[in-house]
Amino acid sequence: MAGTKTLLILENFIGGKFLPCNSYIDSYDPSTGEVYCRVPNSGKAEIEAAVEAAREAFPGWSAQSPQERSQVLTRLADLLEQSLEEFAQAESKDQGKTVTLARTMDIPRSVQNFRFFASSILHHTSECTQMDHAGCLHYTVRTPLGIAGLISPWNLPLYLLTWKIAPAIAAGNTVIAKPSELTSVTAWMLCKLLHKAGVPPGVVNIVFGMGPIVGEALVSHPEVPLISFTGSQPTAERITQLSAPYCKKLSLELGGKNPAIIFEDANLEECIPATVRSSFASQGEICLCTSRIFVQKSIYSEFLKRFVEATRKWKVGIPSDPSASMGALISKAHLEKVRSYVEKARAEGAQILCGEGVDKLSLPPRNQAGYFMLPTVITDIKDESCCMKEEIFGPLTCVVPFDSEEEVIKRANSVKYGLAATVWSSNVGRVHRVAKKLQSGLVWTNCWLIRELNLPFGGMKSSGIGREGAKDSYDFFTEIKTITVKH
Ligand SMILES: NC(=O)C1=CN([C@@H]2O[C@H](COP(=O)(O)OP(=O)(O)OC[C@H]3O[C@@H](n4cnc5c(N)ncnc54)[C@H](O)[C@@H]3O)[C@@H](O)[C@H]2O)C=CC1
Ligand SMILES: N/C(=C\C=C\C(=O)O)C(=O)O
Repeated sequence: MAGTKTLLILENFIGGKFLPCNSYIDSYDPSTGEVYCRVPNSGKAEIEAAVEAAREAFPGWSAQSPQERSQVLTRLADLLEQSLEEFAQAESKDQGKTVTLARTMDIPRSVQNFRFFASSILHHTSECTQMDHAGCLHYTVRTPLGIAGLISPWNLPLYLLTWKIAPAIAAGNTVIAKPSELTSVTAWMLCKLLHKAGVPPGVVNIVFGMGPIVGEALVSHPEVPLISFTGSQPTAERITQLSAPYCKKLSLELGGKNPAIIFEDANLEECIPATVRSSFASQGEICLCTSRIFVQKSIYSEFLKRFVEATRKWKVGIPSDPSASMGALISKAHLEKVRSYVEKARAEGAQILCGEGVDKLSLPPRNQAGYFMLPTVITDIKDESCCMKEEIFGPLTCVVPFDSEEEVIKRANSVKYGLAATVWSSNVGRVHRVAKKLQSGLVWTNCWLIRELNLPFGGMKSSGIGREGAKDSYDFFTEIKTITVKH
């Protein structure tokens, strides 16, 4: 507990009301290591209450026209946008990322999520075919499933939560959302906007708490027919097991071990800053971050020198510092996990070129107990090393040389993940050829993290099941039916 300091106390939001809980979890400010907030430690009873509220709200909400629901989502986007700065400050304090990033990426994208699905829900069409010889007309209709269970992680708290809530309610479902217990504040703040935006009570219910307790209660509830989850693979496995007896519809958005492939004809002026950003943005805690950089041998030394120089300029600072490029990691446990990978690499004989254990971190005294780490570049490391195979989810990236196109594709594809790859080359033919052969749900060429929300987002192999985006989210959050009319 934080002594005499006033703690922020969150409440569950069920049936349009804020409700206290019997038990609470401490939540830490990653930049100081101090408890600053208490999050409801909900369980089965809270899920039962949320299911009841969501069940009651469903007939009315699903009967509204897409136009009516679209207007509500647009109002919510406007209200969130009006409070952008307040949300950005809160997200940064709760998550540890810089306020600059929260202000320019997390919250604007959360606004965009509501605005985007408010628009896209108006543009879906259904299929129709005729069978003249049989005198039949066949067509499809899509209907919402009922109560959607949404489970989101701590790395992009409001960004990923709204990426689920917006399409789910736009399609006419009611929802029960469970944000990460580590980053619940902006979800709680969002609840305060719902009534004003015209979201009827029970349409959006937010229940806070621990994954293995309240998360499992949500996943196991027989009246929740679909679960959209973003997080780790072990949790996805557990959710799959719990859902199996009910044949629930699942969307699983998991991790990555994303390669950047840099050919000798790449424009290094653009590639180097973009690859520093793709490795270390948001402390490397984005599932799309680069963690394996393959550089063609002829430019390897030059790339490495310039990449390390650019990384050293990437300032780690307190989240409110406008000159900081990186803030604090999410938790002490996560910081220790990421650091342990640097130690493993060192023990294997790899070279740590900058960052952890090499350079000195300078922070104001109050923040010394925060979960900070310098961006770290590792080289002379084997493809078989755990640093080159496992998702680390922190500011640590490995740089290795390659000879040929064929070789690098094989090496890039040699991990269990397949989420996001980046290819840098000025040869258009090569860019298309390599992109097609990479086992990756997303490939960015000569850029990183430019998102087109209309198109499918998601991973191959252990990076997940399902895709999200305009049509894909609509398909996921609705059930299709074929109707045949004999005339
Ligand atoms: N999209 C991604 O790729 C993400 C990957 N991760 C990876 O996962 C690692 C661990 O992070 P965690 O926060 O522990 O991820 P996690 O998978 O445990 O947590 C994600 C969400 O699932 C919930 N959850 C946990 N256990 C659950 C269960 N048994 N049933 C239902 N819900 C459950 C959590 O409370 C949270 O809301 C990270 O270091 C990173 O490697 C984490 C966040 C996002
Ligand atoms: N799922 C994640 C990122 C998604 C980004 C996007 O939709 O633009 C993640 O980091 O977990």
